[in-house]
Amino acid sequence: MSRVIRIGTRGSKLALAQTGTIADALRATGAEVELVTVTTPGDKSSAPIPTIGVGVFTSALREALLREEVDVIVHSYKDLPTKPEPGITLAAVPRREDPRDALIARDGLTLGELPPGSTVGTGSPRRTAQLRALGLGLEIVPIRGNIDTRMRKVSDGELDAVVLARAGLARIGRAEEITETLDPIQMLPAPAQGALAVECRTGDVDIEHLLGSTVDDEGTRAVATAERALLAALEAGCSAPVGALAEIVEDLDAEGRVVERISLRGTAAVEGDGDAVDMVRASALADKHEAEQLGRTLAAELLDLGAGALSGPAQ
Ligand SMILES: NCc1[nH]cc(CCC(=O)O)c1CC(=O)O
Repeated sequence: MSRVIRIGTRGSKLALAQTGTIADALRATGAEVELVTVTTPGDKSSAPIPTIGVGVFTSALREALLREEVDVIVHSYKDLPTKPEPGITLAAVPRREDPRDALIARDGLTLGELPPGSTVGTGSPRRTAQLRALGLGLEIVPIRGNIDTRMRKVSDGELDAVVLARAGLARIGRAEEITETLDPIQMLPAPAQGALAVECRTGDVDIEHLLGSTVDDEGTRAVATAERALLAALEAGCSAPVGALAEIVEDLDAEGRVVERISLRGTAAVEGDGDAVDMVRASALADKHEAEQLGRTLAAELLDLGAGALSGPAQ
């Protein structure tokens, strides 16, 4: 392609690392690529994410794309609202990083080794609810800020631990400071955590085909679709207390042939519980091509088990 491809990115270390992987993949095809930094309201505000709303990190990038200031935008997939945006196409979902959450605790401690009363920092209602549901007597402290700011609260002795996505730490080169990678049995990640969403303008077919043929990963798209269908069916936004993890697993069909299926686990806070101490959990398996339906089915099962349908503005 002869035109220069302008990729819009937020200016954070994490965003630049994420965008950098896409820029490198495009440059490897011989394309000429330019990075354009876009500041979002989410970068300027220090208010808790649930109060400033879903989309704080993504809307400004989408506006720059629609205004044709950039041609490609890269998001953390888990930060994208579930509602599709007119005029914007999800052109690629690159191969996902490790989707699990990670604990960074003082003195190399694991979750089970933190004594009751220990302080754990997180701004995520999903992580808060799951940590509380473990019944370890941990004191959850709401925090915000970029990954470095959060990690500093542990090294400064202000908090005993923080919980962050493994993928983000890996992308900025700090994964070796993780003291425990949390098992999804204890802590289900946010839907699509560890995955990126690469968008372009609808109808910009050159860019769409280029992204589709260079950075798209079919398996990641399928698992992220299942997880986000579950989220959408619960009417929840990116920081609501909903966790989901889908994985491609090998199974045998009726004739004994090996087939790939999607296994999906989900969790949601029980309705009416203001502090979200109680979480319901469920799992299901479906054909690889029924990702969307699988997410909806599992959401219905969670609702039957008492999960609160999260209405109103997504948070
Ligand atoms: N909401 C913040 C956010 N959005 C994306 C990531 C990095 C992990 C990812 O790409 O899923 C993070 C940080 C975190 O949750 O620790």
